[in-house]
Amino acid sequence: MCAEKIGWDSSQLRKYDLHLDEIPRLHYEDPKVDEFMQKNQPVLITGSKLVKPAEEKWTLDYLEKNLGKSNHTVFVSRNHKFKYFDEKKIYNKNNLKGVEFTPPTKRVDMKITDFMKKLREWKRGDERLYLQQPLNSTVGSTIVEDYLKFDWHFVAEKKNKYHWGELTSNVLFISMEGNVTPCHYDEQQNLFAQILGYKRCILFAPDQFECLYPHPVYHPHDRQSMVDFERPDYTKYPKFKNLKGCETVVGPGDVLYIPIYWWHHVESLMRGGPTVTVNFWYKGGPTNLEYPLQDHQKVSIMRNVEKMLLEVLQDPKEVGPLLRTMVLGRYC
Ligand SMILES: C[C@@H](CC(=O)O)C(=O)C(=O)O
Ligand SMILES: [Zn+2]
Repeated sequence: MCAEKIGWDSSQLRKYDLHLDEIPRLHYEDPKVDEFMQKNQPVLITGSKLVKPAEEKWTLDYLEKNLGKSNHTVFVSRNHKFKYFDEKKIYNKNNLKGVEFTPPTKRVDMKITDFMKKLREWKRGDERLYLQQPLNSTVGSTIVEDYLKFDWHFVAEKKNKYHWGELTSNVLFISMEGNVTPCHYDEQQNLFAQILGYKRCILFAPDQFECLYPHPVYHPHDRQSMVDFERPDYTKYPKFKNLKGCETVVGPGDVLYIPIYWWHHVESLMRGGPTVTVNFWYKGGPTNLEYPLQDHQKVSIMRNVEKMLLEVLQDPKEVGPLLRTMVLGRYC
């Protein structure tokens, strides 16, 4: 389709050396949507009313006027990347000496008016901002009214059909154009509802784990890939060149199902203006161990092995040598 029809063009996408298929785009009434979700596979769902009230009203001015006077969580970055980090793991005294780590972004509390002012006055070279605020009691009553009018029947039907756990949060994301959330996985099911602007979402199945080299579990960047997609180090991360994934660009009204443990890299299109998203994070459901195990279950097992070894060895530098002794020449 031509650019004006789809609202963006390929010059707005960052360039990576990746082989990517297209994520299927299906109308929410199409029964094939459930075939993908049943198999924990991503699918882009179009035409749903999931966040219709927000799609119709949540312009930046409306959000500034109605998001409320409380402080909101905003990440600040010196560049366009917003690589998540877990503060709790930086100063984890329980079983590890404090991990030497300089956060790549700052987490600050900011009023929505200050955030929007900085967005309006931003110029090249300034720090970038990314508001990431759970929709909770801090937001104004008008936003709550809109939120209550989301199509909760749609999400309840999915939650029950696929035996997801409880809804843990709905996070509101207000991003500057060009911001990137680097490749990571979450241990939650995610319905990613796009409200304003366009975001490119690149996804990789859990079985791509060995091509994406996640940080160790104890690291503040746990669950995040160590590979810099813009300048991949093929010497350190040789399997990155075998990586296989899929992608789509979500626009207003689109809902992307990001299955639990699926890797995702998300970027707000360059020169596309600010973007607004609300996600729906659900705990994973009960895991019935059927054999052969699914790839995401093996990721969960590897995480537990790492945690156990760290617990008992105490020193992260001892985990690698022990695993090598146990595996090399015996299991491979
Ligand atoms: C933050 C978000 C990605 C983005 O929208 O930048 C994400 O990773 C998720 O919803 O799980
Ligand atoms: Zn995520």
